[in-house]
Amino acid sequence: MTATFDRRVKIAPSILSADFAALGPECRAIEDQGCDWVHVDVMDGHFVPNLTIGPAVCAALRPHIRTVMDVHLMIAPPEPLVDAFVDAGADMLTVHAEATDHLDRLVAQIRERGAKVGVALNPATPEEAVRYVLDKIDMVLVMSVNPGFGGQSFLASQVDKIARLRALIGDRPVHIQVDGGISPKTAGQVVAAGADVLVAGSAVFKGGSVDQPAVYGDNMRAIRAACEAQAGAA
Ligand SMILES: O=C(CO)[C@H](O)[C@H](O)COP(=O)(O)O
Ligand SMILES: [Fe+2]
Repeated sequence: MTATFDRRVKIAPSILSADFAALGPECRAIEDQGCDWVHVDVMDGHFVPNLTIGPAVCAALRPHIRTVMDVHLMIAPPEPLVDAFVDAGADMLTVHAEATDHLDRLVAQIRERGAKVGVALNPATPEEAVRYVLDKIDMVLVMSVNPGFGGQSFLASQVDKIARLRALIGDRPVHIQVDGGISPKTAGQVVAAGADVLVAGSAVFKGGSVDQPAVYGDNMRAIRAACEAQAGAA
């Protein structure tokens, strides 16, 4: 992480759509092709109806990630596993507001361990849920699908939420990340509304592989071009 706040659009491919048998090479491939962060989806089969990876896999991936290891925890309760994910090398650790009764305490727990803190909001959770922790966090993650799976359709209802959240954040150095259904079709509108970190799984990995990594670069360039086109049209 850089010391200064970076407001440029950043692409964080979700390795949920990568080849799980080759996660290390996949992380190196997307970084070589120009991604900004690497997004790791942790699902517990309880908070969300899917089961993915844990701290041991994050620790194994750490040497393969030179940029930001961005860990999205979809687990309840998150508190008992915070230390394990920080020890595994998470630079940004994002917890769901819906997964805890004590968000302020959880934010402090993560910060005390030295990681950056993100708070995620499910599609039905209003932006007000983060109002009283905005001075203590580094990022708000707006879920633009119901969490649990890659490849779902973008929920357009979240665009207004992003704009309201940007107004609520004001001049604080807090990123807005959007996760779910981001593609060249949807990226421009979320950036125009105020998002600066775009998570994209299927839209980055589709058609490529570790043997054909240039496709990942093409897919990311298409997302960036859509954002620039929207900015130029505004
Ligand atoms: O957190 C997630 C799902 O809960 C994933 O990050 C997200 O779904 C990315 O996948 P896609 O871009 O294919 O929608
Ligand atoms: Fe995610």
